[in-house]
Amino acid sequence: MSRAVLSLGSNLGDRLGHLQSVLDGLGRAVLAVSTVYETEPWGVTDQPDFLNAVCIVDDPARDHWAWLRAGQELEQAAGRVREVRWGPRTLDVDVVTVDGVTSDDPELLLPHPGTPERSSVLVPWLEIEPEAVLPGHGSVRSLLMARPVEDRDSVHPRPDLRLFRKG
Ligand SMILES: Nc1ncnc2c1ncn2[C@@H]1O[C@H](COP(=O)(O)OP(=O)(O)OP(=O)(O)O)[C@@H](O)[C@H]1O
Ligand SMILES: Nc1nc2c(c(=O)[nH]1)N=C(CO)CN2
Repeated sequence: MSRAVLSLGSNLGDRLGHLQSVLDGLGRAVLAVSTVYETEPWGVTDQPDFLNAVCIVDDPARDHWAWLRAGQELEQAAGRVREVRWGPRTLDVDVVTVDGVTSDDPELLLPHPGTPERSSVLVPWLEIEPEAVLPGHGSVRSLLMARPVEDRDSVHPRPDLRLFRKG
């Protein structure tokens, strides 16, 4: 069994459609999906706002590498072009954590090292898994509480935008 937490982001083109393409692509493996959040960009701040969401997936046939590959294939299908680090993209799928797996391979760092500083991941993750723990870092709730208030406040729920699980 391989349960994973995936972070989804888009700030180019049909942003909601790109997030939905992940749920369509992963089908019955998706156990839960968060509300969609409109988030102010971090890293490179001079770019359009992102839509972000988090989903929890489980598939006995997939290991951590298979989750990475699945995410990359979905990014390709959304027409993603790799240009600027932290720059605009049609779709970004990050593997946040995979149960029982840590990795220091640069191709697949687990847990994803950016997570403790990213309210755009912590807020939606906490919503769907209130007792979540980021291995090596403590509870997601405490990580979020440690973020500056202006950072937490840059993550805005968009209940008018809905994602649907298939299957
Ligand atoms: N946990 C992970 N999830 C997704 N990609 C990862 C992970 N760990 C390492 N990578 C590697 O990161 C590389 C660059 O990914 P990407 O272009 O999405 O980075 P980014 O989104 O700009 O920055 P960040 O990784 O900080 O979110 C990929 O080639 C991938 O192999
Ligand atoms: N708010 C927000 N900002 C970002 C995001 C993202 O998903 N959300 N992804 C980036 C590239 O990894 C760079 N900046």
